[in-house]
Amino acid sequence: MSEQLTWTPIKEFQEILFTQAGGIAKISINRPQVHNAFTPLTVQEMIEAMDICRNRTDIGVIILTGEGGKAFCSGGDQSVRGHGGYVGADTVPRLNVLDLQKQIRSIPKPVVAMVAGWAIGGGHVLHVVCDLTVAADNARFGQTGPNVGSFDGGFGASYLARIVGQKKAREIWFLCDQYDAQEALDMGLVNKVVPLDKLEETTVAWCHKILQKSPLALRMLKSSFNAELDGQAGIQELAGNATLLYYLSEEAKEGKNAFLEKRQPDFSKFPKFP
Ligand SMILES: CC(C)(COP(=O)(O)OP(=O)(O)OC[C@H]1O[C@@H](n2cnc3c(N)ncnc32)[C@H](O)[C@@H]1OP(=O)(O)O)[C@@H](O)C(=O)NCCC(=O)NCCSC(=O)CCC(=O)c1ccccc1C(=O)O
Repeated sequence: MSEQLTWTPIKEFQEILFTQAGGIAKISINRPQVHNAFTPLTVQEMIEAMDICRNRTDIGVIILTGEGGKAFCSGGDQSVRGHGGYVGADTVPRLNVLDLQKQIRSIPKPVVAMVAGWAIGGGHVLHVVCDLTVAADNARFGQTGPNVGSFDGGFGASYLARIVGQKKAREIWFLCDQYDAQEALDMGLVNKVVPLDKLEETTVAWCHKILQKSPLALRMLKSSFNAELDGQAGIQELAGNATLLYYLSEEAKEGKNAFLEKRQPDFSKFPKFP
């Protein structure tokens, strides 16, 4: 059965497409003329779309991709790079892609990078921070920072090293070489490689599998994977999910109800599990 879907717009933006098919949302950078390089506006729009995905209870999984089939994303748009960051219409220089990276990491729903063509520079980091990456056979991966006067010492370095190992991560950054899809698969940088004409079909099939799973289990797992790496922020995320689960219990509701009913809570009926 073909998994090609009809995508319905969720909201109109200037530099991204934001669509939905059932429980899957798709955020697609729509600047193919520059291999989907991002400006502050592109990033701001992706942040808003991610936020909508977080708040919509009918959305269970998010695909991040780029339009055109030739690039996922080529990183920050060097033509708008100014003194201290990337400059948008308000003339303020920004590095707001770092906020987007944190958001992709902490949104309590799986984010799947669907990569055709270039995933380079800050665009490469975007796929790195996604939970899963499905790549087309024309995908090419790499960092360019030391060539163009930039670097990402956050997730772009440390999380990359967790994925491919310290030696390989240092090679990727120090040499700025490019790696094809098979090489990326071999180093564990992507989950699967498929022919370009099967990319969306395969990604959607993976998303449908994910949608059949328990959303709370997926949420707990994502924050558990993050907690091991993200220090206090990771623990906060995992603990927040524990609080969510606790709020769902009768035991927690007894505490709230007793307060509202101006009585002492009776926790005696709740078991002290071994
Ligand atoms: C991706 C390429 C290797 C593809 O090469 P090729 O197929 O030959 O295509 P081109 O002819 O080069 O490109 C076609 C067209 O697109 C334009 N373009 C491509 N990439 C960009 C870009 N990033 N910015 C602006 N324009 C771009 C290119 O100029 C062509 O236009 P024409 O008008 O047709 O000439 C190759 O294109 C390439 O190497 N691109 C640049 C990749 C790159 O260096 N990206 C930036 C890396 S730095 C970064 O992403 C910063 C990330 C970030 O924001 C950040 C993160 C953490 C901390 C700090 C920061 C920070 O903000 O600095």
